[in-house]
Amino acid sequence: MGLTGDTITIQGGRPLRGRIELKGAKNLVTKAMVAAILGETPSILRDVPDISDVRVVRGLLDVHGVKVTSDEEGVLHLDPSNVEIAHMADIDAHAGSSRIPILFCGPLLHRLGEAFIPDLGGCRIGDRPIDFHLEVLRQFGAIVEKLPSGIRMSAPNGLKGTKVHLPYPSVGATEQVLLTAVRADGITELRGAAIEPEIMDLINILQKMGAIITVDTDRVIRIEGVERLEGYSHTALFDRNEAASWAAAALATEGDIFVGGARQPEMLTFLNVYRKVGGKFDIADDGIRFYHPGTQLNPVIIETDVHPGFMTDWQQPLVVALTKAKGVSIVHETVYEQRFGFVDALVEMGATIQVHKECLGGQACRFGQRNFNHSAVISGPTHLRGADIVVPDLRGGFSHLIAALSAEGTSRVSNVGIISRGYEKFITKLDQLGADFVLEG
Ligand SMILES: CC(=O)N[C@H]1[C@@H](OP(=O)(O)OP(=O)(O)OC[C@H]2O[C@@H](n3ccc(=O)[nH]c3=O)[C@H](O)[C@@H]2O)O[C@H](CO)[C@@H](O)[C@@H]1O
Ligand SMILES: C=C(OP(=O)(O)O)C(=O)O
Repeated sequence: MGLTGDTITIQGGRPLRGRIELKGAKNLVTKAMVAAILGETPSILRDVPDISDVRVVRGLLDVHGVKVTSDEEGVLHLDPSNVEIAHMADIDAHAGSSRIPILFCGPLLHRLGEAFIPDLGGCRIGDRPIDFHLEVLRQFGAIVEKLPSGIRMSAPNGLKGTKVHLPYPSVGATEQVLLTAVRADGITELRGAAIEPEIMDLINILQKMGAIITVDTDRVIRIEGVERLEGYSHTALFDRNEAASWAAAALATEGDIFVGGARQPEMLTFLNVYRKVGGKFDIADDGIRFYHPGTQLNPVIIETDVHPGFMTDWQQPLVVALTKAKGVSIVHETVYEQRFGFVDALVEMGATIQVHKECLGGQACRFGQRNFNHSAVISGPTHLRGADIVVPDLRGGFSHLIAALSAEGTSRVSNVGIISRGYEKFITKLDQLGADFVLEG
């Protein structure tokens, strides 16, 4: 969306009611766009959301010689025929807020023999190192040079299949392996892989392109490198993180939202927790209806985890609903070490939330005893009051929006532009759902 103003004034207290439609997942679409570099022929991607992360990747592809066109809403044509002759000037200007540039490495090394990656963006919810990515690329045979302005890579002897064991099932590092191994010489065996639905959909795309990828049990993925890949034609998996966000919004505002395009299989874990909180849902062929039960919500204990666990990106919006539940809820964040910055604003609005350095849960966690506020205790029910809030990150921003929508009185929420990284036309959707707000600027 084109947000002219970056601030929205919200009059809270109106339940969100109505229907919205999802498009493809931010966490798949951007990677699918990168995969198009690997094809010898053009690709077509459908259900592409109009979000800023997609625009950033489009800009990067343009710099690398991939011609991206769209003659129909939500459909991208990606033509990589000119990648070999592309230059890399101005790449920094296009890096924007996204973390995707690091995933260009494998495809560019295959096509050009070198790659330059600017500093990465993405939400500041932890340190977010890229050590697994660099180590994996070195294992394939890349030479990695760190420069003040970014990272330069080359592969003078090509890339060769390898055995990789990730220390943690990182989504990005798993995608790095996939996007590199499909055209590497020989077989790659990846252990400790992430298996999020968006990764499975990326595998679907790569298979359409001609790749040979086997997904085994116990987080093992085997890839047989091939010499040539073609373009793909694909409809992206729906955005389950956006679906979970609107589901949380329905609970927090005592509303009723039909999320068109949401599907049960990718949301099983979320739906179980939603039901435990007391949220109601009806699963239909074309989406899921999420609604408040009309009675008191229940507290829950959640530990975020890699798939098939409770996704970290669902946590922030759900915490707002938990401020309305009767009793004590606990959220142990085990994926990112600093994902509770957003609760300060909720506390200012009247929520009772304490964050702790201890692991409040049985899940093995990398952050215990390391001075990170990564567990939250939410006591409710509390009534939120309107406040002036500055949005810190994507999901934290959405949670601030729904806190303001559920609060008594007026809130002024600024820096909302960041929300358009991952939520297509969210202002239009808020309007469709009957929210009472004014956009400044
Ligand atoms: C664009 C995209 O798809 N973003 C998603 C992706 O982010 P992203 O791919 O960046 O997340 P990862 O799964 O890689 O990160 C998980 C954990 O591994 C750590 N790590 C990761 C890489 C590395 O080289 N070294 C390292 O230590 C991270 O700091 C983090 O603590 O998966 C996350 C976890 O499901 C989601 O929250 C993000 O929405
Ligand atoms: C953390 C997120 O995204 P990114 O990895 O793109 O910063 C998110 O989508 O919540």
